[in-house]
Amino acid sequence: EFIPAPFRSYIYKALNYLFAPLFSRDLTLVVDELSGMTRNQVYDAAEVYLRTKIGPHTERLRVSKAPRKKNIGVAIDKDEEVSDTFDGAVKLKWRFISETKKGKNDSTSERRYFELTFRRKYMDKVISSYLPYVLAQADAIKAEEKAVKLYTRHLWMRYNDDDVANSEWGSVNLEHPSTFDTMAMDPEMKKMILEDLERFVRRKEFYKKVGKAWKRGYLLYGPPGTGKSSLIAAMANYLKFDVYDLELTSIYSDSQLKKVLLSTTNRSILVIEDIDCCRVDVGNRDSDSDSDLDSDSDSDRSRVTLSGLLNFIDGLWSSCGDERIIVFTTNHKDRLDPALLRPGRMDLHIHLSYCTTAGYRILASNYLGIQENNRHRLCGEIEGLIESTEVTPAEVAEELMKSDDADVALQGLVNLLKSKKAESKKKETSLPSVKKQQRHKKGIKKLLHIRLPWSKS
Ligand SMILES: Nc1ncnc2c1ncn2[C@@H]1O[C@H](COP(=O)(O)OP(=O)(O)OP(=O)(O)O)[C@@H](O)[C@H]1O
Ligand SMILES: [Mg+2]
Repeated sequence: EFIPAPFRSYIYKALNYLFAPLFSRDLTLVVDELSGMTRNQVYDAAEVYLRTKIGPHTERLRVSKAPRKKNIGVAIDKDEEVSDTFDGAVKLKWRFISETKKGKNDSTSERRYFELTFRRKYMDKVISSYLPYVLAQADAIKAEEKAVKLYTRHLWMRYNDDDVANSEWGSVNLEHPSTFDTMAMDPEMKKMILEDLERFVRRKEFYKKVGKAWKRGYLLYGPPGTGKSSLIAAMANYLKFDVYDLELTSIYSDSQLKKVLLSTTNRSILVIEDIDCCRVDVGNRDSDSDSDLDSDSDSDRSRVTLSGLLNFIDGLWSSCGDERIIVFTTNHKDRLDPALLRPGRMDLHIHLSYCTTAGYRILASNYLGIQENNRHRLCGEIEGLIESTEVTPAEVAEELMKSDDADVALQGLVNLLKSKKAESKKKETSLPSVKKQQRHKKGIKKLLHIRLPWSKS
């Protein structure tokens, strides 16, 4: 206020002159992959955007193609440059840089960033028009590509099918074919879930207005093989949200958990499978000793972890998360900490259960093309049996897959249902055998029919 305006601008110019390197009329912006602990959206956008800008002068490219993606992915390699022009006059150069640092005990950390260089005088234009343009372009490109990703994390190894390297999560494309159309479940429930999801994504302003974090929590429960993991994949495919599969057993401290959570992106689904037994060592989970899960000290520990985890996530997301969905799955709702079931904790409890007639019809249509107007002679019998037997959609699907010939497949299903019925008559009291249950116990990763390099045998 004390200095007249022309003077101010003079001083500014003088300072500028003194401090700007004499020869450089250029300015370089550094776009780091991470900003603090969260991902830098400008970086992510640049990565996507630059794929469309690779020109004749680029000498090294990274190429990749994921199994079900149509396109071959191309990205610039370390130290490569890409040029761009904006608004006719502004010439820009992007350079991708990746530096590896050796840390303590053999850990390596990598810093990845872009350098964006242009004439100094365009500074304002670049910041206020060009970068927003890059962000918007990237969004449009991503929407076009529509490959949903599955992120899994592991401490020491990283695996990327793709150009996007992420320091906390390894990613593969989520290639699970499950959609709401292929889900065998009660049509009413399906509709309800779809509407809930729709409402959720529509309600940005609402969440803002009431001052709540824009997130939604689902608890999926039911016996193994009833479609919990499939439903998650269906949700992801429907919303085009990425999936983060959080294995609590691989997390050893709060600060690490925080880091891991902060490195997830918006518009994503955070999945914690089998929360009733997530404290059990992963390696042992497939053993048959399912019966004595709850030794006191252990269940205490898991309780603290889960409730604490929820509070933690709530806090975190209310400050830096948008369009987040969190999904817990369990086979045993009764074993959960009541604190988790309290109203307001999980927005929706979804019970996935044994196959019903409606479910069977969907499966028969998907697997054998059987519709209402070309019913098979065995359908009547099967529907009768299904209503009176506890058979999971997974078991039904397995039978239907055994042959292309509807006669053979459906006869197989009849046999299965009959033997199940006889079995359950024999031992009225017994639960479905543990062995059978365990067969499906691999969570969403198994659904992908892939083996991640770090997954235990
Ligand atoms: N409701 C369903 N609709 C269609 N297919 C299903 C359904 N439930 C199960 N399946 C089939 O069975 C397979 C296993 O199901 P899924 O892994 O989704 O079960 P889950 O409930 O997650 O089991 P778990 O509790 O063992 O994790 C799926 O790949 C799918 O082919
Ligand atoms: Mg599952």
